[in-house]
Amino acid sequence: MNVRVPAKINLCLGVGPVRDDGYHPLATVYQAVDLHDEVRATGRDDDQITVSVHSEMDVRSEISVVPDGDDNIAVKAARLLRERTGISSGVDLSIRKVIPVAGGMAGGSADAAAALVACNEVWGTGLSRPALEVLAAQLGSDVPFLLHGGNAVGGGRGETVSPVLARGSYHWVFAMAHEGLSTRAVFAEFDRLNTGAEVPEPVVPDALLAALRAGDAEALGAALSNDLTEAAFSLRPELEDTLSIGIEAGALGAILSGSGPTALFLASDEAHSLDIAFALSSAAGCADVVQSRGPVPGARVG
Ligand SMILES: C[C@@](CO)(OP(=O)(O)O)[C@H](O)COP(=O)(O)OP(=O)(O)OC[C@H]1O[C@@H](n2ccc(N)nc2=O)[C@H](O)[C@@H]1O
Ligand SMILES: Nc1ncnc2c1ncn2[C@@H]1O[C@H](COP(=O)(O)OP(=O)(O)O)[C@@H](O)[C@H]1O
Repeated sequence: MNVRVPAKINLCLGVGPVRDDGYHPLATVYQAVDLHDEVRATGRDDDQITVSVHSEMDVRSEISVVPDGDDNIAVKAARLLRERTGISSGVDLSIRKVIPVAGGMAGGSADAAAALVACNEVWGTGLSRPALEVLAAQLGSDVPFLLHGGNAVGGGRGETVSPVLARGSYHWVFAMAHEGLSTRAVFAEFDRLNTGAEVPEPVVPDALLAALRAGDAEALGAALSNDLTEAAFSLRPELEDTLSIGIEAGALGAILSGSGPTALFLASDEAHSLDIAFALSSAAGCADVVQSRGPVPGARVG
């Protein structure tokens, strides 16, 4: 059973004051993009759950290592499904990793969403999508969106997902960094930088929703926003140069994806996206440049 699952970007990421449970309230618009991991699940005769990871990515630091044991979030997803359905079957999971690790594109969350869908099929546990979404929220803030796909507003700590009226297909360029960034560390830096300040409750900007409703790429580019930018720049100053290079190359908008360090650039069409990709390819902080489209569906068998 093979499941393809997309990466996500945040078209806006509003971050509120830290909650008592350590999480931050978010007001975000997710978009699933055409950059996919694949998770293959093969049933076993015993109750073992194993995982193997296949990737051609450069691993430069601990944060970019994908665990190949119980710490892998796909394994956690399989265990959670088994626990909640009371079955005792095992499975071999094989992950083909394309989404950058610790890149702010929810690669781990994507694998967790895919593992839920794949194991639900292989084990015949028959959980509905809404039931899988409940499990997804326990695995991570952005796992429910990876089941959903398309465009969606994210609330709560990111786990509540509601559809958004949207038109159009967008051309994106992603600049991948040499080393990943820890989501937890970026939120901690956000808190440090806001010590003593009154952080307002986050909202999704009306201009962004209007741009999506109209399918207006230029207006969308102007409305992109990310409250974690300053915190990510503070931990990785060179990211500011990467964004500037894309803006100078004429991008309609440029922001970091989630907690970074992947940078996103919106282009008006294929040729424009090639120009931006070319300009970024020689940037010192840029390990890889990828052209992509969004929105695309969430985790699907196939
Ligand atoms: C920031 C976002 C934006 O979409 O994306 P990434 O940059 O990770 O891709 C997500 O909210 C990340 O979601 P996810 O990666 O599932 O995070 P989780 O496992 O739930 O949380 C990891 C850690 O991030 C911090 N965290 C996460 C979400 C949130 N709303 N507030 C937080 O403070 C907490 O310190 C938490 O321990
Ligand atoms: N299947 C997985 N794929 C990627 N990372 C994983 C996976 N399982 C666990 N991890 C751990 O989760 C961390 C965050 O990964 P990821 O979801 O790629 O980043 P982000 O939260 O920035 O989108 C990584 O540092 C890695 O150690």
